Amino acid sequence: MRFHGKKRRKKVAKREDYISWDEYFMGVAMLSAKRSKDPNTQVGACIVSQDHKILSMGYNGFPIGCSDDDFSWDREGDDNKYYYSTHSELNAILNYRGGSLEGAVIYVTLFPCNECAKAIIQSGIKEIVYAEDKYHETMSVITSKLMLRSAGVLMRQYEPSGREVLITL
Ligand SMILES: O=c1[nH]c(=O)n([C@H]2C[C@H](O)[C@@H](COP(=O)(O)O)O2)cc1CO
Ligand SMILES: [Zn+2]
Repeated sequence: MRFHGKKRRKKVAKREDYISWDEYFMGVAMLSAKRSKDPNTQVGACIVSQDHKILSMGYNGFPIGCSDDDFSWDREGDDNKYYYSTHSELNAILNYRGGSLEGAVIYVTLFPCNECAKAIIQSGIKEIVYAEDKYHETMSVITSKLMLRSAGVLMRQYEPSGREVLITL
């Protein structure tokens, strides 16, 4: 091959074991989930543009100003976490301050509930890539899927590659 008229020497070959886009974005969602203080379920989300740029991230937690030390992570009773926690998907949508999410993709470690589905649809996100779907039998997820399908949002389950990435923090 020629380069500026001169014969070009052979290039160094690229690395072959780099992570895929899916692994990268689901990996970021999984890392975000590690910030969650929910003792039962930690969820992470990563919103990506159509040209593979990360736009926003989120995890499930209490709203700004509502301390994890004051509000309850209980699952039952009058004072339970379901009143207080903001879901990872909604946090990721609200954390985005750059304008429109039209046409974006959301990677999320757990299938979105019906409330998050509404926010996803209304924000213009067009595809969901999810890892777990452990609440698939609940009305929250059944109605979520009904709305997402009706709105034309693509849903695709992440296929775990089994690749392990060691990060020493
Ligand atoms: O889409 C979701 N996104 C999300 O962030 N969550 C959060 C809310 C709660 O903090 C936690 C679920 O708790 P639990 O599994 O104990 O019901 O996960 C829950 C869902 C439900 O699918
Ligand atoms: Zn939700």
